[in-house]
Amino acid sequence: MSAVESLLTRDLAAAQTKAATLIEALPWLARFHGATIVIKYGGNAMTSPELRRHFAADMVFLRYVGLRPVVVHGGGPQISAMLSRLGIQSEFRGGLRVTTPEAMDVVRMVLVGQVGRELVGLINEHGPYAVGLSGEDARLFTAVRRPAYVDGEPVDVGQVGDVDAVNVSAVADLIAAGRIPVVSTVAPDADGVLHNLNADTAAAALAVALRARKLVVLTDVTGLYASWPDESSLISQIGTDALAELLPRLESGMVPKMEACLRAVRGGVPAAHVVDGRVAHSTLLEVFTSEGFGTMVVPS
Ligand SMILES: Nc1ncnc2c1ncn2[C@@H]1O[C@H](COP(=O)(O)OP(=O)(O)O)[C@@H](O)[C@H]1O
Ligand SMILES: CC(=O)N[C@@H](CCC(=O)OP(=O)(O)O)C(=O)O
Repeated sequence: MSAVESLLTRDLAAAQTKAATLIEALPWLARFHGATIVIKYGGNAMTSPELRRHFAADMVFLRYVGLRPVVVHGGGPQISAMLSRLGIQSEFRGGLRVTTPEAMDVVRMVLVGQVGRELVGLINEHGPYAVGLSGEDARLFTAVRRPAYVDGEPVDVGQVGDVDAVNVSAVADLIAAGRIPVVSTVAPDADGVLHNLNADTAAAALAVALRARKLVVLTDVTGLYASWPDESSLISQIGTDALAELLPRLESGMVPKMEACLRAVRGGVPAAHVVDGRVAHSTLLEVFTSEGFGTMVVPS
């Protein structure tokens, strides 16, 4: 074979690999066409500007191929960094931030004004798609104050809320208009007092209210480990009953996340996935490939 022929053969092989990758997505494209998918982008997964750009491109890709992505973002590390710049210490109990009125101002400023705005900007580099909103907009979320649980005992953590009610109308309007809603998780309670919602919790409540087909939670680990940090204990699939049994044995950071997956699936979302957001294009890999990726929570 001449040098030119061998080059052409190599090019053809590379092109066929690309085509095979595209065609592998076909059954998933068919299955999820028109489906609403809630993607929770955790602050710990936003490790580099490049990864954030990949994430934004993935959201636009999902929209172009006929899915309806809804982004709920976190920003725990970003809030802690701003609090520390302001000389305020961060304290977590049972995986939830102790939120004083002073810290609440910072939580809102960082989530709505910084992290949310940046994601909206990155998505909109591809076109006029993303619209940011918080739980305050059009009464998206009504919060109810909740304690944290430490060793099974309730502990007051200040202005921290659970989601008491979801009014999906604004998000539904945006989806219907072909937009990509980007949700920041602060919300007023029934008296108008602003609360800090854990972003996993809020994403689950929104996924249930939207009757989403999937909740994808992007974090900074490969998935859920039965006995953290033992690498060999990664769980690829778990039913809701088994997860409910495992929950009391999990460490604090993972508790709100796995509670959220449980809540979503028990609330009717067919599957919740915890995937490694440090891997470029992790959302696309989860939605469009046949390989198991991360941990999938399904009904028991
Ligand atoms: N059983 C477990 N499986 C996986 N990760 C765990 C587990 N227990 C604790 N973790 C910790 O939870 C972290 C993810 O939670 P969190 O820091 O709240 O992330 P995010 O910002 O994505 O919400 C992981 O980086 C890991 O250190
Ligand atoms: C009550 C509570 O803990 N709220 C979180 C909200 C942000 C969040 O959940 O961010 P991640 O998804 O990056 O962890 C906080 O203040 O850190």
